[in-house]
Formats: sequence, structure tokens, C-alpha cells
Amino acid sequence: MDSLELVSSNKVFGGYQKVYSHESAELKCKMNFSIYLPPQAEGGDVKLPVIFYLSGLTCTEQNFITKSGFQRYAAEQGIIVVGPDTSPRGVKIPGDDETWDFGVSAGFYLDAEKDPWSNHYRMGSYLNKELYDLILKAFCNVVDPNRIGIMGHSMGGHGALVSTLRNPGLYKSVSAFAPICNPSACPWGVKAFTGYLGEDKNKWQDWDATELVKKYDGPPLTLLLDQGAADKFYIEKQLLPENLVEACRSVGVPVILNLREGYDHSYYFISTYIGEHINFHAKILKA
Ligand SMILES: N[C@@H](CCC(=O)N[C@@H](CSC=O)C(=O)NCC(=O)O)C(=O)O
Repeated sequence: MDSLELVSSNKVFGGYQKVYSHESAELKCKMNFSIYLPPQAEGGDVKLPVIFYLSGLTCTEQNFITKSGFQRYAAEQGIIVVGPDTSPRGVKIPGDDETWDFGVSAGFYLDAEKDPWSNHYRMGSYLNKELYDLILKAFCNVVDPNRIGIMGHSMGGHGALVSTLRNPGLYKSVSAFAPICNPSACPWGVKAFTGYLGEDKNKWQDWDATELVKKYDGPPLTLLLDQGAADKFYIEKQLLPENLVEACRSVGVPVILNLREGYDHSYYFISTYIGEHINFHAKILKA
């Protein structure tokens, strides 16, 4: 673990919530990530499943670990949970902090192709190659490389779905809270894809879950989605879960969409259902 620097460590539900920093080769900057090591990781003599959790717009690795209460359920199930940051940090690109839905904290878990973003904004490769491999290597005494799942919220829900569909088999289980399901067809996605990928909409399809699922040809998957019915971003059609459900049904990919009456887009919603999501992953990863 020479290249990892421990930023913080707090005991919670018998395990440890840690934050590390490291130099990312993909992003060319220093990045933080969180890792929850449940009590079962103590001693290092059992290999445990891992879930990656991807946060949404405006977040760092801190929002999820301080607001969702996931540690109780991860401790109960004996699951390690890893949370990357949402964009490169400390890199100055003109326009990267002008709006909250593009640039800093809004990396969209994709590999940008357009200048000036393509040099640093490579969150897709960072997550699915660099951080994934780092976790397997640095925590090899406690991580089971064959039992890895992924989940996320909003922009992070998009990231979880797309990472799974683009990399068949890399993640055995996937779920999302209020994900951006069809970014090519919503204002957040159009802005991000135009900025990071350019005007050519053919390229957008490679990072859009609703398009990717129609071509998915990997191991069997069931997608679990939870969506608050009172979520203003759902009402404003930024999220479009129905488009993803329709695409899944058209190709026979099982999907569960729970529409939760009265819930909004916040971590109050996530904390209410995070236990159900952890248990969903546990059932698949521990089968
Ligand atoms: N600043 C925005 C609201 C931003 C917001 O709601 N961000 C969500 C993710 S949205 C999609 O990716 C979030 O997770 N916020 C962090 C939190 O701790 O709640 C506005 O003005 O509406």
C-alpha cells in the first residue's frame, strides 16, 4: 500500500470507515476514495465481496459515507464498500467550476474525448481499471475479486449502470438510486455529453445505459432501480427511468423499478432504502 496515503479512519458498526488518497495515472491528479472495511475484514483471513458506490453531481467521497448510514448494513452482511470521488480534483480547466452540473464534481464516469477535457476527465477508465485494480491489489488479503458489485445515485447511478453494461462480468450485481437513465435525452446528459464527447451523437450511445442495454450480451443481470416519486429531477425529466425499463423489456433484461411515493432526490431517500440495496447485492454476491 506504498502509494496510498491514509486520510482518515473512523470505527463504525465494528468496522472501519477509511479515506485514502493516491496519485491517479488516468486523471493525472491526486484523488481520494473511501473504503469501508466491515468487522469481518479484521484479521484478513476471509475474502469478502465488494460494492463500489458512485456519488452524484456536487459530491465528493464524503456525502455517501456521512449521510447514507450504509455502514450498518455492510457490517451486517460483511461487505466492503468503496466510494470514489466524482471528478478529477485540483486540475484547472477553463469553465470547470462555472456550473454545478459540468466539470468539477461532474465527471459523469466517462472518458472525455474532447479537448481540453480529454487529458484529465477519464473517470470511466479511472473507475473500471485503475481504482478497480488498485482495490484488488492493495486490499488483496480481504477482497474477493470474483464478487464485486456496483451501485450509485443520480449521475453515479448512470455510472454504475454504464460501467456494468460496458464491461460485461466486471460487476456481478448492479443497482441505482434515482439514476440518470438516458443521458442522451435529458438536459444534464446532453450538456455533459456535448462537452465531454462532442456533437456526434453516435459516440453518446456508448455511454448511455438505455442504449447500451439494447446491445448487452454479457452474463445474466437484474437491474434494481429505486426512484422517489416526489424527486424534482424525476419530475423535470432528467432521470427517465421509464426509458431504461422499456429498453430492458425490449431485450429481456430483468429490471425492477420501485417508485417510492413522497421521496425526493436526497440522502434521506437513499438512507431509507440503502439497506435493501445492500441486501440485494449480498444475495447475488454471496450466492
Ligand atoms: N445544487 C443542486 C442540487 C445538487 C444535488 O442534488 N446533487 C445530488 C446529486 S444530483 C445528480 O447527480 C447530491 O447527491 N447532492 C449531495 C447531497 O449530499 O445531497 C441544486 O441546486 O439543485
